[in-house]
Amino acid sequence: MSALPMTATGKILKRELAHPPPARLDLRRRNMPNFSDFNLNIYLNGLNGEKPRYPVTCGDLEALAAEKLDPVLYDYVAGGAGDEATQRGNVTAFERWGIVPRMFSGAAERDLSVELFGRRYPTPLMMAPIGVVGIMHESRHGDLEVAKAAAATGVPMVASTLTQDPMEDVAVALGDTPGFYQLYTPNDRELAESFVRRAEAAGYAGIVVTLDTWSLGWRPRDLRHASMPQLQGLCLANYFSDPVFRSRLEKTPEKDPAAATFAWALTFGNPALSWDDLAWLRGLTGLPLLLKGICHPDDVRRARDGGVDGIYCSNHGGRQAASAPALDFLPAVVAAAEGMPVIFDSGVRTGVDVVKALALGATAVAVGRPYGWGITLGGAAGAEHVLRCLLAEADLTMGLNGYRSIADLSPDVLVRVP
Ligand SMILES: Cc1cc2nc3c(=O)[nH]c(=O)nc-3n(C[C@H](O)[C@H](O)[C@H](O)COP(=O)(O)O)c2cc1C
Ligand SMILES: O=C(O)C(=O)c1ccccc1
Repeated sequence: MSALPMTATGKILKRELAHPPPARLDLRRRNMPNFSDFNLNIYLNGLNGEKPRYPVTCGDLEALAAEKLDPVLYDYVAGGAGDEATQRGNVTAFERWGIVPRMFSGAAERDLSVELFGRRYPTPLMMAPIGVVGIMHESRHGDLEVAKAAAATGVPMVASTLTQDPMEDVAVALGDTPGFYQLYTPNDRELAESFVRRAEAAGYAGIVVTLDTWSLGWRPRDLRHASMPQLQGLCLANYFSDPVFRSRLEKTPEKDPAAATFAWALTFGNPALSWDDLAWLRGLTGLPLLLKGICHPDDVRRARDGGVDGIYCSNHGGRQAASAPALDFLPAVVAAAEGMPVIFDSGVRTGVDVVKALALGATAVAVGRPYGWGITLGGAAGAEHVLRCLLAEADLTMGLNGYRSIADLSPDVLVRVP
């Protein structure tokens, strides 16, 4: 690109440009792995007086979403367990690692694709299950918006058990991008079996069983508001549409939604679940089975011995039990997994965080709240923007530091920052 004239203050004035602004670049001309033109496009569009449609940092996204959301729902999403030290620690844990730059690496082309359960994905990102994302968009079909963002980017969605639209409709909106179905194991085994059968029939690529949420954590913000969205009958479409769930009710959910919601509250969690139940869960499906909420290497080994296909290392974004930052558990989890895929989430806010989690051994990295803010601000387009920002920053971080592919990353490319 030719040099642009600068003013004394460093600002480029449009009338001084040597050439008219070039036509808008097409971000997709090399398909999704072409992330790094994203910032260049923002600068080029700026020449035409255009600003990015949505904020480019998670902090700004959250602040803007907070203005748009009902304050009680905002608190539900933003908040966490106890004094929220765990969720703050999840984010700051990334600052205790630094990436070691390498020069003259010929990193012009980067490959951020990953392989997971026999499929290649264009990026190492995933969208973590968010049980209320359905109501975070004004349409009240936020789950379908997430699925559309997945379809547009190739970034898989992990669809929660707690969606506003039934899992079958979410699966259709995913298009060609594989989705994963997240199971909250109810205390009614036949209902759990029905959910898994439906997920298989709908074409999901794997089942993620979340183990850390058989009851809600101690969440002061929600307690202050005395509010839990699901008790208002929200995000229960998978239950209300399920033949087994419906067979347990005297009146249909359409006729008596309050009774159906109460039935949900009674069946939602199963505090008695133990490793003895893993054989049953494993036997439910031939799809890849992942356990979410695993942070201890012994639990990884038990999971592996029980025949699971992947580990999802997470502390639920600090919303459930108080714990150490999830990132601190990742190296030992990866070591114990002995090559089994490990998905990581909790506290990922930047593309740099994505690279650090990959260097610590994650196979793929999931993001939670940030894409939810994107859904609030712009539906599928908003979530797509968030994903593209994360990917552009991850790609640039790898390239500028001299790492060409995820295979180049390892704990050796990181240093501990005191
Ligand atoms: C509002 C909200 C709802 C969530 N609902 C679910 C859920 O239904 N199932 C689940 O396994 N995890 C759920 N999670 C946890 C996320 O999947 C993920 O572990 C967490 O958000 C990651 O942390 P982050 O938000 O810091 O990225 C939820 C998280 C949030 C913020
Ligand atoms: O809010 C959550 O994080 C969540 O996963 C959940 C679990 C049970 C009921 C409602 C939400």
